[in-house]
Amino acid sequence: MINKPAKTIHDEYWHPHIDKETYESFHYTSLLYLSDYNKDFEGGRFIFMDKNDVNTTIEPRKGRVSMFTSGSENLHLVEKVKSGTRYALTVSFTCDESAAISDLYFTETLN
Ligand SMILES: O=C(O)CCC(=O)C(=O)O
Ligand SMILES: [Fe+2]
Repeated sequence: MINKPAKTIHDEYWHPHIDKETYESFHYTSLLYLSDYNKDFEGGRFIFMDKNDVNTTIEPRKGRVSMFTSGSENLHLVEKVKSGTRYALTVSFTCDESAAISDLYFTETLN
């Protein structure tokens, strides 16, 4: 794993964004957290920017999974990490067959 400075606006995770605008094929975004907020790192909470100005905050914790639709209904940002190292694994799901990764098992078994 590498730690490099952000090159594009999309690498700058602390801006409010919509995943589907960044990655067109995304329909569902899931996140698996691999480190603990306030133990392994400071800052780095995930924040949904709710329309009524009441934000919803997720504190990353090892093994915690978050899943949400990737459209404008789920505008979000991640606070800048102030110290330590934060690990999160993004797993996306698509309903677009042309963007899907082929699954050899299903391809061979069902066809
Ligand atoms: O690491 C996270 O909690 C979310 C990152 C994110 O919003 C993204 O990669 O689009
Ligand atoms: Fe995102």
